[in-house]
Amino acid sequence: MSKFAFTLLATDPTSMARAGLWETPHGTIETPAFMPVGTAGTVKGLTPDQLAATGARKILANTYHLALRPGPEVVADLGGLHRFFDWSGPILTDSGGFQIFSLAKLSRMTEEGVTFRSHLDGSALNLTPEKAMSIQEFLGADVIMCLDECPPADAPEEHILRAVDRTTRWAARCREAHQRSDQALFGIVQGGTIESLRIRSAEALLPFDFPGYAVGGLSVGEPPPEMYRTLEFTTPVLPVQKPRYLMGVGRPIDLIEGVLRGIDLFDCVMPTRNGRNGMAFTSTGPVRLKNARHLRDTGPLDAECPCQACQRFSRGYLRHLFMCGEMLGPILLTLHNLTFYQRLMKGLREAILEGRGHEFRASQLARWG
Ligand SMILES: Nc1nc2cc3nc(NCCc4ccc(C(=O)O)cc4)[nH]c3cc2c(=O)[nH]1
Ligand SMILES: [Zn+2]
Repeated sequence: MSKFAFTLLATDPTSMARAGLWETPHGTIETPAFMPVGTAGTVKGLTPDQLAATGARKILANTYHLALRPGPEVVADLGGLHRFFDWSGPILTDSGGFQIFSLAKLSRMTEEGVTFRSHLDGSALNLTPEKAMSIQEFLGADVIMCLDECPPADAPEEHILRAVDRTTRWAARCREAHQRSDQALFGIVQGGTIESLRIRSAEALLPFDFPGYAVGGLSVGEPPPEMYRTLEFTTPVLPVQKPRYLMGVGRPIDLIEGVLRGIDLFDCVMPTRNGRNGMAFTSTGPVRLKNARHLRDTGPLDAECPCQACQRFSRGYLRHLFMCGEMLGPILLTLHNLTFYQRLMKGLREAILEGRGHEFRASQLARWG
């Protein structure tokens, strides 16, 4: 019996949406699921108990950040990521390639790997597929990602084709180098928003029989309708009975549109980063708490939300915290936004189990205005 068995419970007759159960060595995940981002080993501002209270079960950490600081061997000596975070649920690590291009300086890519300078101290480093596997094995996440090449959204087709084929060659090297049988290694499909290249990438990765597949190369600046269109011709090429993970996505509407197009797993910094900046997602649409209209607002941030920010405090108080730069503001809004995202995924799962995926989409859009 595989350590990572994925069981489909229902497929929505009105869309490509699926509801499932995904077993991992650190517990079973109900899909579709949203993974909060804990880049450097913490979901910023929250204790593990607060994070669990949002409904999150699985979290994402970043190889790039942890490899630079404190280093993979240190995390291993401290007991591995689950002990380090004190998180008993599943953890996924991204392989680092994407973060190098978005954060590091002077990054250069060759067939061997990526050389770059640390954004912390400028030291020269290089990341190869083999090193990305070794680092992620030291870190000890349940799900790890191949090292891939994610081109910018506006890259010419020739560049995207080269990135697809290099991603495939690197996937082979990752598959070869990966040792730990208690970790699931996911392949990452590239191809921009070009149907022939997406199919080329997905079909080249199928023979590796990865336990799950990620759709990379999106949420890099392309218009949302282009992302949705790309999913429509990409997910059907991926195995029905394996989890599909859309990287770096997204806004609440993107989660709904992604689920309706066959995606099971998501991660995004949006709920946590926007929360820290005073922007809340609510049942009736986004709320910018620093707006003067909330000065004397005695009501809850979101009347339908069970989280501490909504149950215990007024909008006026939350706004006050942000106006004073008090650390409790970002903490409470991070709690709220992650609770909102988890409740949205729960509602989606229930709608799929009842065969009303499109109706759920219409009802949410009507309320968000
Ligand atoms: N290995 C790998 N990792 C990826 C991570 C990604 N993350 C994104 N998008 C994140 C976009 C993003 C960035 C910032 C904010 C915010 O500040 O709110 C929101 C979304 N696209 C991504 C694509 C890849 C990819 O192909 N390969
Ligand atoms: Zn709330």
